Amino acid sequence: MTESAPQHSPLILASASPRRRELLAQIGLVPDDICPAEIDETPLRDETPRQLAERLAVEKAKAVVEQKPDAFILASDTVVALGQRILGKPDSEQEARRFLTMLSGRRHRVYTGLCLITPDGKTHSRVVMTQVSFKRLTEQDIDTYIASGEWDGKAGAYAIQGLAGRYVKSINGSYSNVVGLPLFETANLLDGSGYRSKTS
Ligand SMILES: Cc1cn([C@H]2C[C@H](O)[C@@H](COP(=O)(O)OP(=O)(O)OP(=O)(O)O)O2)c(=O)[nH]c1=O
Repeated sequence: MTESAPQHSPLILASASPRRRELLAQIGLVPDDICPAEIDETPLRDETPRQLAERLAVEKAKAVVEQKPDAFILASDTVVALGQRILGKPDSEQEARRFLTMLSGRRHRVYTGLCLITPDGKTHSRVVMTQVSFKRLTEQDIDTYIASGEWDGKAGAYAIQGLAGRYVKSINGSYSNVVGLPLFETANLLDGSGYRSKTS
C-alpha cells in the first residue's frame, strides 16, 4: 500500500498589514487566505510592552479561529517601547509628532508578539525584541516626516523600511521584527508546529 501524502492544512494570515504579507512572501510563504482581525488594542493597566504584544497577537489569532477551524492561523502585533512607556499606532498628527520627539536621539525597543494556532487548536506564542537607536531629530526632520504621512498606521509613528531609515543609527536584533514579522522566528514556529507549505 502506498502512503498518502500529508494533507496540506491552509495557512491563514490574521492581518490587514501588507508588510506582513510581503515579509511572509519573502521567505516563500503565501497564505491561503488573509483574515484581518478587529480587536481593541488598548493596553491593560500595568501591562508591559512585551505582555501587550503577546496578548494582542494571541487575541488577533483567536478572533479568526472560529471562521477558520482546521487551519494554521498566524497573527502578530508590534509595539514600540521607550522604557516602560508603550507607543502604539498614533491616532493623530500631533500624537505622531509627540512620539517622534520622544524617540529623537534615544534608543528604544520594538516588540513583536507572534501567535500561531494549529489545526489541533493549540496556541503557540512568543515575543521578539529589537533595539533601535535614533539620531537626534531636528524640527525639520520631524516636519518632513509628518508631511510624508508614513507615520500613519505604524507603531511608534515611524517605519524603518521607509524614509525613517535615514533616522536609524543602528539596530540590535532582527530587522524584520521591526517591520512587523520576525522572519527567523516565524519560520521556526511554523516548522516546529508541523506546518508544511504546498511547495515543501
Ligand atoms: C516600528 C515599525 C512598525 N511598523 C508597522 C508594523 C505594523 O503593521 C504596525 C503596528 O501595528 P499592528 O497593530 O502590529 O498591525 P496592523 O494594525 O498594521 O495590522 P494587523 O493588526 O491587521 O496585523 O506598525 C512598520 O511597518 N515599520 C516599523 O518600523
